[in-house]
Amino acid sequence: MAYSIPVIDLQDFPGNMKKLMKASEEWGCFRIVNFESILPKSLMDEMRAVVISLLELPYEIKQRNVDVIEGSGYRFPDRINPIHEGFGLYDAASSEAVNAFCALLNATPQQRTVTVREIITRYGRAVYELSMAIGRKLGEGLGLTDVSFKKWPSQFRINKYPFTPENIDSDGLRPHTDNSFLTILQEDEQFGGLEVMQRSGKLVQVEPCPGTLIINLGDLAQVWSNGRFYNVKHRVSSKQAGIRITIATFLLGPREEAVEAPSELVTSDNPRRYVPFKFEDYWKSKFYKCLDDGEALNPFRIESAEIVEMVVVLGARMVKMVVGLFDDLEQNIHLREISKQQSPQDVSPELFSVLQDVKKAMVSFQIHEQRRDAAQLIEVDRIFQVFDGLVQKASALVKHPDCGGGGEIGI
Ligand SMILES: O=C(O)CCC(=O)C(=O)O
Ligand SMILES: [Fe+2]
Repeated sequence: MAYSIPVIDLQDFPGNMKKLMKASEEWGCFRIVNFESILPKSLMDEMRAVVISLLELPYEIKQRNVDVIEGSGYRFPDRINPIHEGFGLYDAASSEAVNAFCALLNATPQQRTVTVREIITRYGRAVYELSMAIGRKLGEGLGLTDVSFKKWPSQFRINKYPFTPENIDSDGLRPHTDNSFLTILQEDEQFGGLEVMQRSGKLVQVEPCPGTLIINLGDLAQVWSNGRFYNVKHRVSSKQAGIRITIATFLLGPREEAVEAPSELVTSDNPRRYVPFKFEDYWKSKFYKCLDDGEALNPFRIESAEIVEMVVVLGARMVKMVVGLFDDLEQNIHLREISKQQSPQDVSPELFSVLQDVKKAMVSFQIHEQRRDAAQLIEVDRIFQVFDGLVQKASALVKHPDCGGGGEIGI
């Protein structure tokens, strides 16, 4: 078997614990073996057959697999990921969600549909149990005893990549980190194409290894471990003509509770790196702004949150000061015009409102510039300059390039 990434034997613990920690910190991904007591190979094969049959459904039926959360449903190849098609099933361990998914795709004869439902249900539960077991081991490796991810839902993404001689070396999925805590990937047994980037920056090709599974650690693992676990950047690239099919199961963040590192992992040597956040806020930020490479975490970095807060506080103070200096304002029309401006989609409303206030203060300042004492003006000008620098820094942290509105596919 060709192993290019670390291999973890799930039956050999604590023997494999050191290896698991090293793989999680340096690679953010590893292959697991000896998990059949939870997810038998026969069930993996059955699920693969089901997935192939779903992908053969007509387009009109497939598109009934609508989003339950943003980006969770059917995806047809698009401008961003032109050689990728996918189904999604949010909350894959729940039989209600599986039933709803199957009912929408109810295009096959009754007998077959029942079998499909049963196999997806069994696979969803087994793979969820596996993610709980791996999550527990990751917690133990960090010295935590009673870790549970039970309230963290999971999601399937069924990926199909039609690789042809014409698209060799093109991206099936562009480089990204996963939105998950961890992802369990059942590879195509024949066609490779997955490439992972080690923390050191080295790019490694992952060859198929039938009967094993790949685990990728996502953005939430980086946050939850307070920076210890690496959210692996990866992509799928076309290497050889053929239909490549993979099944990814993502362990997502909790619905209600905040995502945050347990207090035991926050020390004076390693202070908290991210403010606690709702998974939903992170998910929307990632999906709507097409942030692939862990950048969706930027607004939640403690450092970013502090800068944005500083800008807001300083901006408010500055406005007060300048308006106080020039209280005989005669340019209300200008100010009203500024108030009417709409926040662009890619700028946070909070930051935009501060920018509007500062703009108003600038207008007041400019109009009265002639009338005031020069020394006072120089001081105000200096403050504006400092503030401008801060705003630029904060904008770079919370504002993101437009990606054409499509959103990322591969979670
Ligand atoms: O298909 C693969 O090998 C990887 C899939 C993936 O990265 C994803 O769905 O996020
Ligand atoms: Fe991925």
